[in-house]
Amino acid sequence: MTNVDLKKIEEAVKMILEAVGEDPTREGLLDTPKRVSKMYAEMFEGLHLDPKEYFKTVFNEDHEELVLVKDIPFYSMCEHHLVPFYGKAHVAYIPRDGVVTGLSKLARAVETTARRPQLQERITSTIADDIMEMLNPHGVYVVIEAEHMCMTMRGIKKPGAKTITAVARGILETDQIKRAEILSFIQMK
Ligand SMILES: Nc1nc2c(ncn2[C@@H]2O[C@H](COP(=O)(O)OP(=O)(O)OP(=O)(O)O)[C@@H](O)[C@H]2O)c(=O)[nH]1
Ligand SMILES: [Zn+2]
Repeated sequence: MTNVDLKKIEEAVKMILEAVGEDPTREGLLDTPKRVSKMYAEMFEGLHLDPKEYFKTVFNEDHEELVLVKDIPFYSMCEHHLVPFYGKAHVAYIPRDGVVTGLSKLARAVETTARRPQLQERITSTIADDIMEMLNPHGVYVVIEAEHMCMTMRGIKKPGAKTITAVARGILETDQIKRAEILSFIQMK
């Protein structure tokens, strides 16, 4: 959080409150700019972290078969409206040459990548590309399902509408049978 200008966020929040017709000096709002600045520092901390770093934790294990961590919850902020979108990420890869990473590192990469002003597509492809670059696996398949508050509480107002994005890399780009198997595991309760 060292690179975040908390004072600037506080000033900006005060200005927004004034601009919408609120009184930022009334008791209930006095600490709001400070709270929001700390919240933004947390929600955007991924801007100051490199998710690729997590994949430097690797183990040598002779497993050139599927690894899937599914139902990883995440919260992100739509870069168009700065309102949340949230859902679940499913991350699958097929290791090569005995290079496997810690399971929690897949979830950490999802969290860090999500904690930026984002597009769902970009979160999906960033995770897939980072795994390809760092672990050099046979293939990667990342699937994300999310609900966007900018489509729920404003604008088109369609609560319940879900967006699915999927990115395949390596052999999973062409191996439809393997992709179908991964999707069936994702759907399993
Ligand atoms: N592709 C993509 N679009 C997104 C994402 N999050 C929000 N959007 C869309 O970004 C678009 C921005 O469209 P604009 O027309 O510039 O903004 P707007 O007038 O507020 O759009 P409406 O939401 O249709 O009212 C909207 O269609 C949003 O639904 C995302 O993760 N990926
Ligand atoms: Zn939006």
